[in-house]
Amino acid sequence: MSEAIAMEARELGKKYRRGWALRDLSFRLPAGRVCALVGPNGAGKSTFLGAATRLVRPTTGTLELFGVPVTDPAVLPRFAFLAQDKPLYKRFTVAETLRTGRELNPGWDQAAAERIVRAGDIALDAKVGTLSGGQRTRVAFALAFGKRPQLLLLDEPMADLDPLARHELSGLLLAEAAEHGTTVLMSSHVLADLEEMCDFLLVLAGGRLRMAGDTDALLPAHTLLTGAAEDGALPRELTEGCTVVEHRVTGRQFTALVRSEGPRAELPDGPWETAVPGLEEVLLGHLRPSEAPPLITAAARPSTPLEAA
Ligand SMILES: Nc1ncnc2c1ncn2[C@@H]1O[C@H](COP(=O)(O)OP(=O)(O)OP(=O)(O)O)[C@@H](O)[C@H]1O
Repeated sequence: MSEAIAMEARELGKKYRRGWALRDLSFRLPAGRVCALVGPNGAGKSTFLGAATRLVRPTTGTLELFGVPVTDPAVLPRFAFLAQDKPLYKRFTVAETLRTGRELNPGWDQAAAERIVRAGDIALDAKVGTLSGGQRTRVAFALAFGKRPQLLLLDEPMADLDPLARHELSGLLLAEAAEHGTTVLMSSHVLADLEEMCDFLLVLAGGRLRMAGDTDALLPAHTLLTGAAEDGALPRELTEGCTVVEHRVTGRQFTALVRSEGPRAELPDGPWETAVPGLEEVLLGHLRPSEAPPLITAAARPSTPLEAA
């Protein structure tokens, strides 16, 4: 049986008056993954989340959630979106906030929503406006999970949390997602969060997809090399033998993040040292401007029209 697909974009693009914010985005996200959406400021992350939540109308292409086009209102019960500013009514109590969730969502799970709130020692009769930032985030999580979405979209969910609240809420998020098989897509600039939580990566830069796939398929495709530079440049055997994602020359030394088309063993031999890069090194390499073609693993490639038929 083929794997269920939570999200599939084909040539998705968004053009504003000043130019393209998103361009030719084509990928698929298999269901059940916890996916990081990563990119420098202005990369198009919010625009993409807007397209996925029907707040931004794409200029080109299509986007489907669980096979339903986002243009179809039938997609609405399938996802929940937690915006970065976690908009909640400050004058409502926590109980009233959850009641709004119950009244607006047919599949509402009151027990789960209350459990999430109570685990943070938040009184149900407390006014939302009196809660701390971390407590408000917890209530927003309760609202999002109470909906029992198949896909949870989060825009910088941990941005305003202290390390303890961050740790607690990421644990909660992973536990709830695992228990219900929820697919999660979260944007974040905090690499430590991504390393701990995510098993799938979508990397955007300049509105284009730079990398997509399972973390444990993407990382082993890369190698970090250090060696002697030749006249201030990378050795030619290297540039000819593999794809250089990013490199730097400092004095007579170079460091380069490279990928070969196959496993690490297929790298050209040479007078350089190799090391296995971590997530941070691979991400930074792809966030900086690069001539290297995007890396989209097989699991992240959209189906061809023939397969889709
Ligand atoms: N409503 C809008 N009108 C015009 N241009 C916009 C609009 N929203 C975003 N843009 C532009 O689109 C590009 C992508 O912006 P977007 O907010 O999607 O990036 P981002 O990756 O979310 O950035 P950040 O990490 O800073 O939040 C930017 O150049 C931005 O100026």
